[in-house]
Amino acid sequence: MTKSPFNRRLLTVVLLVVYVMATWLAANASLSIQSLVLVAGVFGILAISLDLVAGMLGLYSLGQGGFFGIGSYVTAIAVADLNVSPFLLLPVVIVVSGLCGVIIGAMSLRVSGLYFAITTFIFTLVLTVMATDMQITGGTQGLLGPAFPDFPTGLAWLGAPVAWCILLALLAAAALVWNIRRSPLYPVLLSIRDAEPFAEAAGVRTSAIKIGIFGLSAAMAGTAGWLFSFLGVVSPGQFDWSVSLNVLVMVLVGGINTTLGPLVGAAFVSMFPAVVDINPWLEEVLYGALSILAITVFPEGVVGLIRRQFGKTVQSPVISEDAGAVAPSAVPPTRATDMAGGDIAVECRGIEFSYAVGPKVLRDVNVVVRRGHIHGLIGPNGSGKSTLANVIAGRLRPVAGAIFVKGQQVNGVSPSGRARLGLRRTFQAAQLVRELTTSQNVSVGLYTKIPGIVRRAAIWPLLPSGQRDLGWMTTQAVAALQSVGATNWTERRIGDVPHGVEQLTQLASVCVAAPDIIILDEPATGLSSGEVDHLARILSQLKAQGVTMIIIEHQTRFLLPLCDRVTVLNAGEVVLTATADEVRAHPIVRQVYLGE
Ligand SMILES: Nc1ncnc2c1ncn2[C@@H]1O[C@H](COP(=O)(O)OP(=O)(O)OP(=O)(O)O)[C@@H](O)[C@H]1O
Repeated sequence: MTKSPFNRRLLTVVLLVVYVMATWLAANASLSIQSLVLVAGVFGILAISLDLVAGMLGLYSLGQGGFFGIGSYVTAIAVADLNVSPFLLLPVVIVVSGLCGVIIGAMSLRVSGLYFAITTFIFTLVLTVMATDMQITGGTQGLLGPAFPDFPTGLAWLGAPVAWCILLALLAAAALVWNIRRSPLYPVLLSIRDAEPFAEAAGVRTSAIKIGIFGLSAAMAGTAGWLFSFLGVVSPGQFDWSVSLNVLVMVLVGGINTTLGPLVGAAFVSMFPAVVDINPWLEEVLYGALSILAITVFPEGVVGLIRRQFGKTVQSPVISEDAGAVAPSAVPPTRATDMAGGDIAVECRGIEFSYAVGPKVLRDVNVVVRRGHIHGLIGPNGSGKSTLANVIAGRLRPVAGAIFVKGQQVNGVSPSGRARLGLRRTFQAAQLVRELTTSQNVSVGLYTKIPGIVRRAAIWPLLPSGQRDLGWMTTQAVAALQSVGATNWTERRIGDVPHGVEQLTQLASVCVAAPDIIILDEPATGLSSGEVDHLARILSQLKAQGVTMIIIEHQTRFLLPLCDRVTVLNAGEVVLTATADEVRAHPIVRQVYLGE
């Protein structure tokens, strides 16, 4: 495993001591230093809120400035006009900004990448224009923010209460993301970011999680706005698009997808103008040059760079050439319970499918897969095998026909819903998270087995049940990897393992959930002959445990001996469904597919 060189406990204690001292100093410092530290603190929360979605989900939001503005204005207006206590207002601000995040997220998450960034950018732009034009927001001049309530007289020695409040909120925000990183939700979020089909196939409701996390990020940005309103004037210039962009620079400079990186970036960006006291034009040029340099030369940011410098290099385990050619000890216990739907595990009735562009890819496809069988799917390139697998797994919707899984019509059921029914799959091109270890990837397959992963993530390390569940998941993931023969690779990152181990990791991530039905799309592609034999043994063991399998494969010498039934597809049509011997003997198959 890539172990941190730091003693984590010691680091936590040191950071806490530094934190309390810094807070006390800030709360008792001169007004200019105080305002510098507090603005950096508020922007630290904002940067953490962006890193939550950009670092863990790959959603580069330019809407953080907008949510920040909502928090600031709601507080400034409500305290001034309605004379509401700021503390009573805080939950309102969290709910309002969080709801705005959920709405914007639900709308803009239909698109991704650049389009997502532009949609959220437009949201911030519209809010800035509205705040500039409306009377209630004070136009371009803005509004004077409320004063922060004083400490009781006995606690006056602590200094400025707003300083304690801001730095406490910063600590809470950092603790929240730290906890998420130590929960089983973290690999799930990274799998949504890097391999969404893999996450869906593991039963993760990816859209709901993305919208929920975006709402949480917006609520954090709104809270930063609430705090910011106590620091002086609230005006449109303080949350326009350039603020969103600056927050992104903070995250990138400090280190994306790290807990401390956004804080380091926020301190750098907020304090730079005060520390580098030169001609403003030169200062802008220097700031821009330093930011570009940092992002291009050290794309992992300051914290990532420090980690790389002090990180321990992991030695490759010494293994034989045939990475997977280790006899499987025991394939993880599969469910193989009585299935609804009687003897039939999967049925395709009259399936028709065509992509948005092009002719029909599947034509009146009828396939019946019996319970406990290995059902092969063969055919020449482009005959529609992967398309049919995607239709059965729910990634593609047929234009006509019906799919039944364990007797239940599943046409309207999402891929994650089908996974929850006990149907799991692997992909032709492995869909895994390269920066996670093999066992972390496999643990994503256990998502549906542990209740409340999302709900408990923010406080996971504090919960005794959290530690217990995490321990169980790790044990199961390692056992699943061992059972497929990838024992030597349990702590290696996917980016560092050979292709054969990737295939075994995919298989382990499926087996670990003890499914009833598995679809394997070209599992033997790229494997050495030893690994192919090893794979055949694993699949035979799974069959012995009652698991139904649909296997797409070009290597008929590997596939046919395993199969109970084989369907031959050609140009989107079923040519024949028969036993392996009948398929081998069929004249068309012999001529076209077996090359005889
Ligand atoms: N996303 C897509 N958009 C449009 N056409 C597609 C898309 N994916 C596949 N096709 C087309 O659909 C047909 C069936 O493709 P599919 O990948 O299902 O075949 P296959 O039998 O799995 O092929 P292979 O053995 O090479 O993987 C092909 O003509 C292919 O070009």
